[in-house]
Amino acid sequence: MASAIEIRDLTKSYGDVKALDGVDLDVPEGSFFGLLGPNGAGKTTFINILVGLVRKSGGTANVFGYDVEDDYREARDLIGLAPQEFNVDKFFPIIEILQTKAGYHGVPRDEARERAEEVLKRVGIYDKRDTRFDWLSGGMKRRFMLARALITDPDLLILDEPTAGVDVQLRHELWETIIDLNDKGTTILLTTHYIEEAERLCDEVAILDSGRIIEVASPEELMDRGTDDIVVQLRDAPAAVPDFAATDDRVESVELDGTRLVITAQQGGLVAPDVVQALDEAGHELVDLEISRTSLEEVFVEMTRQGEGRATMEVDQ
Ligand SMILES: Nc1ncnc2c1ncn2[C@@H]1O[C@H](COP(=O)(O)OP(=O)(O)OP(=O)(O)O)[C@@H](O)[C@H]1O
Repeated sequence: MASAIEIRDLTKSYGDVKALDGVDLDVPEGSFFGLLGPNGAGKTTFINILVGLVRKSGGTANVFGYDVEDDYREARDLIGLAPQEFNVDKFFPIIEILQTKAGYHGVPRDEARERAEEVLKRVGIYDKRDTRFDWLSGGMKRRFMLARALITDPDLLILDEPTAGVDVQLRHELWETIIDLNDKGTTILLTTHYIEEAERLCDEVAILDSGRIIEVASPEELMDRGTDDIVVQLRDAPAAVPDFAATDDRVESVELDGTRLVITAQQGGLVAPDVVQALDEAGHELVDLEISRTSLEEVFVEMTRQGEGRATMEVDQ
């Protein structure tokens, strides 16, 4: 599949700080791609290079085949960016902000009005079209940032923490809008601190740490690398249970405490039926069984820890 974003040996230094230290990355066209990393990993620098706000120190960055510096105009016209900060002319009615932006990208005036109305409807704030930006609620401001990113009908939508600080309901509404865009073919690059967001939305995630990509995989693949706990409640406390670790490579440990048996294993969902069968054959009666899956957050923290323990990702409550 063709690449929406193709990055080779990308570097960016701010004095002695290497914000990006040789990044290689391909984001396939049409994908929903997550860029995860602890604070200071280089995510914003990466995005800012793509949209021409920061000049790279070395390497290449292409968007749909256009070099982000040499073919800046072409590349920029294909990207819609919803940044984390509200960098908006706050005194203007929001529909005017959208029309001006469309005009800046070469959209004729009448069509600009139509498009502005359409994107405001799409994000659910059409009735606020004549309101100044600074009079919108926090949630409406987030919706507006998405509308502004969509006004040029971009092929690549970059969302930098699109749901930061919004309530659960709005987060879910924004997700639906974004999923719908992706279904219709828009490539999405998302950075997020909400692990649930990455798990729910992304086909693939890249983990960036200290300016380097340390992994590219699907959320499921990453979660499979962690271990799950199979927690079994037995009717009677046995003297011993079958030696699961000896017979199954995926099992890492077995702990028996009275009637409670905890088996820690990779791919717990696949190991559990074998455990049930072995216990049954050994004559133990099961009262309850629960699998607590490793979370993407645990895998992420483990991967980015490297002695510093500074990875901070939030779990959606
Ligand atoms: N204009 C700048 N001048 C100097 N250093 C900078 C500048 N912008 C970013 N940095 C440094 O580059 C590194 C990467 O920063 P960046 O903002 O890209 O990280 P991030 O992954 O977006 O972090 P966060 O999740 O906190 O937003 C950090 O060490 C940061 O201090």
